[in-house]
Amino acid sequence: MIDEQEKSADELVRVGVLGARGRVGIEVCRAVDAAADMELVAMVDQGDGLFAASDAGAEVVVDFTTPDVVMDHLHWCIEQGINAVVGTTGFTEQRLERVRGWLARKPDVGVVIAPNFGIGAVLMMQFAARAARHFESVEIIEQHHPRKLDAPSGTATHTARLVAAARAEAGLGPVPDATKDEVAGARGADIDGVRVHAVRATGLVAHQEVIFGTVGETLTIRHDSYDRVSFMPGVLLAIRAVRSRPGLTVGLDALLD
Ligand SMILES: NC(=O)C1=CN([C@@H]2O[C@H](COP(=O)(O)OP(=O)(O)OC[C@H]3O[C@@H](n4cnc5c(N)ncnc54)[C@H](OP(=O)(O)O)[C@@H]3O)[C@@H](O)[C@H]2O)C=CC1
Ligand SMILES: O=C(O)C1=N[C@H](C(=O)O)C[C@H](O)C1
Repeated sequence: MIDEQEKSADELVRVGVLGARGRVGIEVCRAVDAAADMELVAMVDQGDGLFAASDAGAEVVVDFTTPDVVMDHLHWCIEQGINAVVGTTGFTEQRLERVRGWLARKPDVGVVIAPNFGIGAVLMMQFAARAARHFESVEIIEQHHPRKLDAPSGTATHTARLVAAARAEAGLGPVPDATKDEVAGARGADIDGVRVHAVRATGLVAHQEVIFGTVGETLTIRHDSYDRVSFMPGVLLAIRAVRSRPGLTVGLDALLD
């Protein structure tokens, strides 16, 4: 009996959380703590030092911090041979290339970076990519709480890139827009030719609409996260998967399939 208990303790995934006192980090700590197959071994926040995670024997580190520190964290994890699950935003194609370069020198390490861990949000992005080729017009409106540091959101940026790629593949030209006289910002940010509008208001958590238009009809695909617990099933899925996925995985799509 004692042997069995010790063996199952050995099998728990040892997880460290960076940004552990943040809005999402708190939920990650709760979710990991409640998961029967995981052990929360380190809660690291501003000023604590990353070695708290390696000293505690973390096999997977989850990062929900800020875009200005996340690259240093990832580099450190990869150098330490610790797998990483990253929700922090700010990942341009250049940043992803740098991560691939670091991972090339550590072929056993896995990193999952997802712009959104909400299962509904992942489906919203997939549905938008699928719809894109059928509509000449598309715009994205994302809505978030006012303490968010970045705009537009990582989810909206990723959606715009997916939609733009699908349009290009289908041979669609630029989105029609006759605007000649514009107050700066009125038409939103241009991400690969797709206009993205960012709303910030108290009471919101994380919401997005993708509006498609063609002659005589529109299609609106909307997703709402009303609570940060919505991200936890995706985070736990990535923690479970990352140790057996060496290299870089971007987005949850491959894990859901
Ligand atoms: N992919 C997804 O599904 C989701 C992604 N996000 C993204 O996750 C990130 C965090 O969001 P959120 O939790 O709302 O933000 P918060 O500001 O609430 O949390 C970030 C936390 O990280 C801490 N932190 C800052 N620097 C460091 C450091 N060097 N080491 C350890 N901890 C540090 C902050 O401390 P302090 O406040 O003292 O600076 C804070 O506690 C954002 O980029 C957000 O866009 C959010 C929701 C879902
Ligand atoms: O900061 C947030 O809150 C969120 N950030 C991510 C993003 O920028 O897309 C994911 C979700 O929208 C919540």
